[in-house]
Amino acid sequence: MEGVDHLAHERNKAQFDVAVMKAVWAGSRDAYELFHRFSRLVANDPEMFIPAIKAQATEEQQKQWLPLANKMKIIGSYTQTELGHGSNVRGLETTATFDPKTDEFVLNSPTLTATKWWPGGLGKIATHALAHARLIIDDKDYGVHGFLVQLRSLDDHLTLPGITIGDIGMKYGSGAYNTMDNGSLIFDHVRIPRNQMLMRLSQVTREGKYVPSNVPRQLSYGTMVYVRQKIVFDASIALSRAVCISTRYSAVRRQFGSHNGSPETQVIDYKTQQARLFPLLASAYAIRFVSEWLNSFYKDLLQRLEAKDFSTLPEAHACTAGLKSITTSVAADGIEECRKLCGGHGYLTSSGLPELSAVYIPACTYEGDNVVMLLQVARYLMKTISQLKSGNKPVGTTAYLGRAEQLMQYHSDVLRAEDWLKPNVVVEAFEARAARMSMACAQNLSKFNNPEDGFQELSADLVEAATAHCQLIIVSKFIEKLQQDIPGKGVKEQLGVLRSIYALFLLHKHIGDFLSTDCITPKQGYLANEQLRSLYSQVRPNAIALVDAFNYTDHFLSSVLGRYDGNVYPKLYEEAWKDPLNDTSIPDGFHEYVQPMLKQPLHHGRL
Ligand SMILES: CCCCCCCCCCCCCCCCCCCC(=O)SCCNC(=O)CCNC(=O)[C@H](O)C(C)(C)COP(=O)(O)OP(=O)(O)OC[C@H]1O[C@@H](n2cnc3c(N)ncnc32)[C@H](O)[C@@H]1OP(=O)(O)O
Ligand SMILES: Cc1cc2nc3c(=O)[nH]c(=O)nc-3n(C[C@H](O)[C@H](O)[C@H](O)COP(=O)(O)OP(=O)(O)OC[C@H]3O[C@@H](n4cnc5c(N)ncnc54)[C@H](O)[C@@H]3O)c2cc1C
Repeated sequence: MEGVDHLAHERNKAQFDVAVMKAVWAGSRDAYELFHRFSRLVANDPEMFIPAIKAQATEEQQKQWLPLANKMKIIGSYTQTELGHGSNVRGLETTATFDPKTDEFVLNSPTLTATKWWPGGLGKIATHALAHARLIIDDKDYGVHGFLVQLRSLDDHLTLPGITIGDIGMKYGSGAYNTMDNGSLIFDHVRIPRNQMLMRLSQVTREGKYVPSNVPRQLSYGTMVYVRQKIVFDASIALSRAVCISTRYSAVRRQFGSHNGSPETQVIDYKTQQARLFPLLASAYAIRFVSEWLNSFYKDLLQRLEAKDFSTLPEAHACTAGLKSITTSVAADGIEECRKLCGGHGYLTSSGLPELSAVYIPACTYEGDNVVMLLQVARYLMKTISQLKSGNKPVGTTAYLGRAEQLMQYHSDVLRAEDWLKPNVVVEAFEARAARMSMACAQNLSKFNNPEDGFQELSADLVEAATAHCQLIIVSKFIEKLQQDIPGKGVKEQLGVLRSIYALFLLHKHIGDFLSTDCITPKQGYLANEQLRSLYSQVRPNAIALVDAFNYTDHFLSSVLGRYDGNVYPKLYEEAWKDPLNDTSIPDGFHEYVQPMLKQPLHHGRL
């Protein structure tokens, strides 16, 4: 019935202050503010074009271009990836050749694979590209740099001479990502003034002299680092949306279990449903808190860079790359799991889940393929370990590697299931697992004469070690979050339950790592799983309140299964009747194609 809260009985079970939990979830960033930025991003991508100008342009160039971009007088596309190269930025083929006679760069796409391919906004709407091209001076290749290139007339939006642009076509499913005009671009000797090379980091003089950057060349990758840390926040939103839908529906849906006319069982009360759903609920909170930490770490990096302090740049790269990889994989897989948790109705477009999945899953690829990103983390871990011998004391997220010797002797002292509720017990186990996996890789790498050959040969193990490292970061940041002063009845206790679920679910899922590195015994692994089951029972009465705390409107969720009032069945039916197919009783084509078959005379008793 309209106006009735079919989930009121669930909301009344909450054992914590939901208003405070809403504030904890919203944290320091207004999700809706970012949503509006994101929705503008899906239509365009000022989220990259503008930061890239800020990161790579001189003050003078910023004064010229930022006002135009901020006021949407020009629409920019971050144009880096090509048909032949995406992950390997240093392999990009587009060229920008300096012509000293005219003080210009000539942009050209020398091969088909040099075609720019995928950049958002490029296909139909962007008027300008921040094009990444190989700087060529006097036949010498100085590597990939950024160039501002006008693509279309600001009068009639037609493409300019030498510019061939198109949309790359439909993408995965009918998802909303098809509202994004990811495009292709071929340059045919397009001339731009020398001052349209972004010259904050390195310069080309009027005489054609290359002035190399006096800061780490990787700062030219800064925009990718910026977006990766935002993508971690986005992962918490995408996953929490799916978890909200599937949790509310799991409380509404009843199946089996009726005795003597009693109501059937709510599927949220099945232990298998809880074992699939509650770790995702915990993961949404875990990713949110690590995204808050990562954002503050990134802001600290920016301040340091202003002061030419590059000390945390390697760690910032490793953390943004690794956490982007882990959190987008968890979110993408989690959204699909949430669809399955909703049974058949989860496959309906009106559930909101197919669309959410179709739009979200490229996050595992864009801004850095997730495996390539974890390999970057692995490089950082191996380098950190190699420097231990020279007395280098790791700090920050790799500080535990400074205690590697001690961690190699670690054995969990868990005796009872409840011992796994102690944060220090959990962190020690995760540190030991991560340290032993990385140390084992380093040990194996040392057997190779050529470190690069070794890295390639061991890359699958290195990815697993990098994953263990990133999961340790997320567990640690969840624990640190709860060391903060969090007011409100029952709020910290509930977050503590979610923190333990997150950690023990990971331990259970990766039990092979913990056993093969001899960090814990099978019995201790068994006790962790026992504790996990008990934790699910503690979350159960709070599940609806915990997803209410995401504070998403029905409009934002756009899901008949995830409605706040739980009034699912009437709305499912109502939504179905909006389908144009139901405008008529007899479907188009029936009379032409189906009826003749039905009217066919029987021959010898057979059609
Ligand atoms: C309520 C609802 C709210 C809604 C919320 C919305 C939130 C906001 C929106 C968030 C969502 C955003 C949506 C985005 C939309 C799509 C956008 C997609 C755009 C793109 O995809 S742009 C193109 C991205 N492309 C890539 O990522 C390419 C990946 N490849 C690379 O980065 C590099 O090629 C790679 C792999 C790092 C290798 O680089 P290379 O130069 O070859 O370096 P080496 O591996 O040799 O390493 C050498 C050395 O450099 C260090 N290094 C490498 N990269 C960096 C870096 N970035 N920073 C610092 N240091 C770096 C590396 O560690 C090595 O160091 P050593 O010490 O070992 O020498
Ligand atoms: C929706 C969407 C939006 C995008 N928007 C933009 C944009 O706005 N601007 C832009 O410039 N680009 C954009 N891109 C491109 C995107 O950044 C690239 O697709 C991404 O960086 C992955 O690179 P790739 O396609 O070359 O993948 P590849 O690197 O070709 O990956 C293919 C396979 O090779 C593996 N692989 C690659 N290298 C290694 C290695 N060294 N070791 C082990 N395995 C390896 C990968 O793990 C993967 O399994 C977008 C892409 C998508 C899907």
